Amino acid sequence: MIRVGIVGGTGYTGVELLRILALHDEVEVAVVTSRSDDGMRVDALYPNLRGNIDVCFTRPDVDTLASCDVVFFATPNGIAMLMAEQLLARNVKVIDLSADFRIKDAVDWGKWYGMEHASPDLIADAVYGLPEINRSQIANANLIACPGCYPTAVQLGFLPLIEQGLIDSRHLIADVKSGVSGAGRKASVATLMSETGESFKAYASSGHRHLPEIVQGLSMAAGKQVGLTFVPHLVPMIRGIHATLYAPLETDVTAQLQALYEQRYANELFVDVLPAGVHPDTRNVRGSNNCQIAVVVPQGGDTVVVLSVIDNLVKGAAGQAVQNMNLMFAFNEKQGLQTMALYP
Ligand SMILES: NC(=O)C1=CN([C@@H]2O[C@H](COP(=O)(O)OP(=O)(O)OC[C@H]3O[C@@H](n4cnc5c(N)ncnc54)[C@H](OP(=O)(O)O)[C@@H]3O)[C@@H](O)[C@H]2O)C=CC1
Ligand SMILES: CC(=O)N[C@@H](CCC(=O)OP(=O)(O)O)C(=O)O
Repeated sequence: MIRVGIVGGTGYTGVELLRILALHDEVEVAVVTSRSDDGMRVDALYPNLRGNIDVCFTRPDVDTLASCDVVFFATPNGIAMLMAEQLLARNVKVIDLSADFRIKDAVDWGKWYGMEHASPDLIADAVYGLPEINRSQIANANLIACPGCYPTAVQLGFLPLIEQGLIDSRHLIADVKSGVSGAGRKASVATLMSETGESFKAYASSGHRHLPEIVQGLSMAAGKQVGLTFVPHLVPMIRGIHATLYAPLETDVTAQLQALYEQRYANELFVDVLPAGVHPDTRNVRGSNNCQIAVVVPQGGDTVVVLSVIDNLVKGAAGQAVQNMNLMFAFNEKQGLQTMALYP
């Protein structure tokens, strides 16, 4: 058994970590932090955890967290970078769900995230926690930068085409929809049901902070700089991301695309290439760590369309973070993650 700490246990990704880790055979959830609910039993705030999580929230404190083997940061951007170095120095592995260590260029990170990076020297040590491209590096890492929710759906969708050089990677388009839990649990007018229900809109169309992260990942896979237009949308559902991806085909490979996707992900436990003609649906991954993908070339044209769905809180955050932990500690990669989507 390893001892696990969670910084930010009251938020949506924090409670999702708790839901997954409560049923994980190899871990004891030892420390869960919250500044606002310090002292309260975790299962009093989240009664769905009763009988499975037996700790109280404590304030985030390096000495308490240092008693753990691994600490997850489920905190807003800018927090993990203040504490990671001290924990790593005390032999605690760190898995950051926020964006602090995702972008390799600290100056670029500062531009997109609106603050100066507090631990720029650590960025090079962080492994980008997308197991489908970095499995062996993750296994040897002490610091993981978990991908963002949009970047997970978009990169998994484009990767097979990019890696094989089948598309004009200067002209990628990602039209992506997210449920409102992507914005976190903190109260805001924009995520009130009366603001989001019965309506649907794009946001950050001139440049969302996930753009540099997706471009960085896809450019590494392509071996050259890719060009991407990324427009996120907020849709009136709680969980789920649906990415509709477009790219110009360089050659007519339509007949081989289904097999290409099936082969690329044949050994991936959490990427499911759907049979030809089936459309992915966010409800079929809700609560699970799966990414479901379909690939199609409409009307035999020269534009390939990829449809990629995940649950933003699971494969887009907490599930992927636990998948990374399983790899880092040589546990079964599926441990704790074998939940199927609820239906309906
Ligand atoms: N929601 C999603 O779908 C996804 C989120 N992420 C990322 O994961 C991280 C967490 O997101 P989410 O769970 O939605 O956020 P929430 O806003 O729901 O929760 C944030 C948590 O962090 C704690 N917190 C806030 N400020 C601090 C601080 N200064 N020091 C320590 N703890 C703090 C809060 O508790 P308290 O204030 O009581 O201490 C709370 O528990 C973010 O970086 C987000 O970008 C990544 C992928 C998907
Ligand atoms: C629907 C919604 O608001 N989504 C969030 C993205 C979520 C996220 O977690 O982004 P980071 O981890 O990079 O902060 C947003 O667009 O800000």
